[in-house]
Amino acid sequence: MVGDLAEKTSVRAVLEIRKAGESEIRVMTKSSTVDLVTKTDERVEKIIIGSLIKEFGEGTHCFIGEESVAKGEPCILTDKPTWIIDPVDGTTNFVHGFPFVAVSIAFAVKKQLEFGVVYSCLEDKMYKARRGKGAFCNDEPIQVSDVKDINKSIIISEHGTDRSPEKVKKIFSTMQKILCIPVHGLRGSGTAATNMCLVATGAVEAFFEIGIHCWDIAAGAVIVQEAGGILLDVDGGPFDLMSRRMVSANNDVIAKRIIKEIEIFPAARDDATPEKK
Ligand SMILES: Nc1ncnc2c1ncn2[C@@H]1O[C@H](CO)[C@@H](O)[C@H]1OP(=O)(O)O
Ligand SMILES: [Mg+2]
Repeated sequence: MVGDLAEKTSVRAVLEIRKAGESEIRVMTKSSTVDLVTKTDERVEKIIIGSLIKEFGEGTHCFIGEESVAKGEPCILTDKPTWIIDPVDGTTNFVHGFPFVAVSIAFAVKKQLEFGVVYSCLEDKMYKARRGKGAFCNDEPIQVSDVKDINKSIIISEHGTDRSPEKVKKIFSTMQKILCIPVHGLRGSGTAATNMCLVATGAVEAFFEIGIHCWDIAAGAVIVQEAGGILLDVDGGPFDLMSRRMVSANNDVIAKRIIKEIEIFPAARDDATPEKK
């Protein structure tokens, strides 16, 4: 029921994004000149949250949405049933017409992710997974790759929106080290949600990033795990959805090899108090 609703809601969101993509896109900025947001992000998030509230009634479920948090709503994951939403993941791609843009909707209860839908709008691929029930792309089961040899892998990472020279240096130093292991290639689609689905389908072996937010990866986290993959913190510890850092991989051999090369830099937790952000 929750899953059907998430799917139905993602379809509505995708139609809205496609329609908006055909007309002129008004771009605004958030934390910096490269952190973009559009009226579509805001409208689609309202549509998604509005249709979920209509279904479940006001006050029964919590919502963590990228644009609501940007406007000051809290970003705390509690035990209550909670929807974690990125209305347009890959906003920069959307603005530029780079063809990877996804809607990401996840559902958690007691802080455990139960369900995730990532709808890659322009490829027309709906990825979905429910805890314990497998992962699917357009209703076909998907599985991570079985590669264990890092030299035969493709790895995804992104450089994010923070352009402070020290951080950029660490990000590119990590990428350089991984490239020179050597791996078959480095990639990045510009959307974390889609990157995780590429791990889940076996197109790449791993995706890691520091700086992502819970709404970028919540749905993808269920999809990767249900496709047989694993999630870890960038220091090799357990994955923490609110920590803004993650390695998703097909298996722990690949994950641990990548982790050896990651130069960690600080990112304030999603659930940090405002003074700590
Ligand atoms: N500060 C940040 N640093 C790194 N990645 C970020 C980020 N904020 C958002 N992202 C997300 O990470 C991917 C690219 O790095 C995108 O999925 C982007 O989501 P967005 O398009 O919804 O903002
Ligand atoms: Mg996002």
